[in-house]
Amino acid sequence: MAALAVLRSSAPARLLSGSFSVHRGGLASWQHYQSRRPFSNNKILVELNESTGVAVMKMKSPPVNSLSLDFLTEFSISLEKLEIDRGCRGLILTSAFPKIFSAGLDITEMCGKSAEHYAAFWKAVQEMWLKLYGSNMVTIAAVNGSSPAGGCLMAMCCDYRIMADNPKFAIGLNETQLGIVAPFWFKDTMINIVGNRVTEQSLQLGQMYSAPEAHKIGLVDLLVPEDKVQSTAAAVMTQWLSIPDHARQLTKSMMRKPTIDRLVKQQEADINNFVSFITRDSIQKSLQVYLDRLKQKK
Ligand SMILES: CCCCCCCCCCC/C=C/C(=O)SCCNC(=O)CCNC(=O)[C@H](O)C(C)(C)COP(=O)(O)OP(=O)(O)OC[C@H]1O[C@@H](n2cnc3c(N)ncnc32)[C@H](O)[C@@H]1OP(=O)(O)O
Repeated sequence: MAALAVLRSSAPARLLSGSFSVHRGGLASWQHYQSRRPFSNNKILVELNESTGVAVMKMKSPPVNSLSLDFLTEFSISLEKLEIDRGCRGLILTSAFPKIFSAGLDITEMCGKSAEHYAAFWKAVQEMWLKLYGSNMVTIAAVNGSSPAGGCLMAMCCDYRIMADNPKFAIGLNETQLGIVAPFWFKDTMINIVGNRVTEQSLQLGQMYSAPEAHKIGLVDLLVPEDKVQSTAAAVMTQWLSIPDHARQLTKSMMRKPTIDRLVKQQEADINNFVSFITRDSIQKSLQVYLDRLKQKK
């Protein structure tokens, strides 16, 4: 959080526009942030409304917005651009696809790859979490579909979660169902929202909650009809933006800094831990079985 606060206060918006090709139009128009990265297929669509200072970030990586290394890299770059843009005060995170917010970490990134690949992948997951959980912007997740594991983590990083009121949509940290373990910072993020007891049970069982259940335990803040998710997110954003930025940001930092610092202090160790865990034969087997089942379910 502190790092982001420094970025925000030291980088003028003019520099951002020059460096990253941000094109500004009239007051009522939407801005499109174009990524210059050669490997980017534009898995993330960002639209910043200059008049409201609110950006909508739509995840658009078919078929299910799984969080691949490329996706995570593009996500973090897009987020950083918004973070240092003084014209942007709020972010609505949502999916371009109906029914799926995000399928979580891309399982194929954790299967049959080299230790170097796993380390780079895990670093990208950490960076996504550090940037989103530590954002100075008001962040609202407009959860318009299912959101297991890493997808749930993304939503939990936001300040407020609005979910489509459809019992078929599910959200939760289901890692144990894959035979893997949610790391301590996933766990801490959940504890900060629903408390220790609910988190312990959820994590042990790898529990996925339907939208109404998630609302009941406080994992999501508001349920609205599917076609009202975006408009409600915009309305809630207006309320949050009525609070002076400096006071809200300091309060957010006060609440989240201890959780963030815990990972920052042991980022390398956490990567090593992940690599040695994921390269175990038994874990590779579990993930492969899970992936095969996913592919066979049709
Ligand atoms: C001692 C402690 C040490 C700790 C060290 C750390 C340990 C590791 C921690 C790792 C943390 C992991 C976090 C994760 O996020 S793991 C991913 C969990 N995600 C899931 O379980 C979701 C699985 N997917 C689904 O449930 C459904 O696909 C979904 C509900 C999202 C959508 O259903 P739908 O019916 O619409 O679509 P399909 O199931 O047909 O899927 C379409 C294709 O997409 C593929 N797919 C789906 N999800 C993933 C994924 N997460 N990764 C990769 N690919 C995915 C699916 O196989 C289909 O592919 P095909 O079209 O080729 O068949």
